[in-house]
Amino acid sequence: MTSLAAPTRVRVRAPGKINVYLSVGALQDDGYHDVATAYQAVSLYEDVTAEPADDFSVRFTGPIDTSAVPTDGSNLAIRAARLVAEAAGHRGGVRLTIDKQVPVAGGMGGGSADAAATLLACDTLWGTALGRDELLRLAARLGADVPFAFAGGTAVGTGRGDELSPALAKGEFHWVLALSDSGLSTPAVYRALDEHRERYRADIRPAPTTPVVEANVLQALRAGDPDLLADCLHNDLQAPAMRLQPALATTLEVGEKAGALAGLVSGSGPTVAFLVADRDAALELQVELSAAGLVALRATGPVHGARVVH
Ligand SMILES: C[C@](O)(CO)[C@H](O)COP(=O)(O)OP(=O)(O)OC[C@H]1O[C@@H](n2ccc(N)nc2=O)[C@H](O)[C@@H]1O
Ligand SMILES: Nc1ncnc2c1ncn2[C@@H]1O[C@H](COP(=O)(O)OP(=O)(O)OP(=O)(O)O)[C@@H](O)[C@H]1O
Repeated sequence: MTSLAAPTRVRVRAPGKINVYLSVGALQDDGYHDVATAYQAVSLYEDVTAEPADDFSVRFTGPIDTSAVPTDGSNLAIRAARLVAEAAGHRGGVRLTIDKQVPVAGGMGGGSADAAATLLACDTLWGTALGRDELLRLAARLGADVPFAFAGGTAVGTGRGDELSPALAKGEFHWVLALSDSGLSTPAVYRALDEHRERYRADIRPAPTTPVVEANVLQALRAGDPDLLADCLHNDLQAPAMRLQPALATTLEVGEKAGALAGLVSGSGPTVAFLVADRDAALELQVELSAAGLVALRATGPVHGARVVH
């Protein structure tokens, strides 16, 4: 016999991401930059558990230090839960528990994954059945990266990064991620890029009028070929992130000398993502980076987006 009783707890998993290509255009009137990015969801996950409650609360579990993350109404997961309640006319709150694997303020979209997972968890817990399109619309209201954390896989993001079109990808890419002791603020990194472009106007490439993801990036993803992808990894935020955290230059050098096909700063940084040929190469690089005193994790991509975990 099937039970129609509402669930008493729902667990949803959503992934972190790497921007394998990020071109940043001009600052718009709304304070956002026009971008074109190729996202890849990777196997570092946020697991969000939602349970019925009278009000809205969030707590974190797991090994990652979350002391700098707010747990009040400004937390992205609480904002996501409130949006679902408002959109669906649901009364009552939710108790959220987030098991965190994605580094905080690391440029890998951890907060965005929390928000994406919470949208689906609350929709499922409350039986509000808002549907994928509506949840994606709510996701875009929460942040530029949130729709991709919801969708997962491989996709091109334009506009703020929230207008997604799926990209074909074959096989599995292997990454080693070098973490940093301190985070970087996303708006500060975008600001540093603008300041640099303004100051060195005569010497550097100006902001593209219409940013695009280059065809060779899409081709490398479609071919599932790490050598091809290594040749075209690019991130316009890498230089400003490195100016704000000069030690990133050493991290990139150590990884590339230790055999990575290529390395790049992920999103607004400071996590550095190294692309390697296969699982064995990933293990070897992880050992080498650890020996050099860096904290290194392995991940593969692409992986699925937000999903209920049974
Ligand atoms: C760096 C990336 O992670 C690359 O995917 C994203 O562009 C940032 O995405 P996010 O963290 O979800 O960003 P949001 O929370 O929406 O925005 C935070 C701040 O980042 C800056 N921002 C973000 C996205 C964008 N296209 N242009 C921007 O200038 C803005 O100052 C904005 O106020
Ligand atoms: N649920 C949340 N998890 C993590 N950070 C959150 C959350 N809610 C709010 N924040 C705040 O958002 C900021 C960005 O955190 P996050 O870990 O998402 O950074 P990020 O991975 O660099 O983001 P992105 O790559 O999307 O720019 C932090 O300063 C943090 O305090």
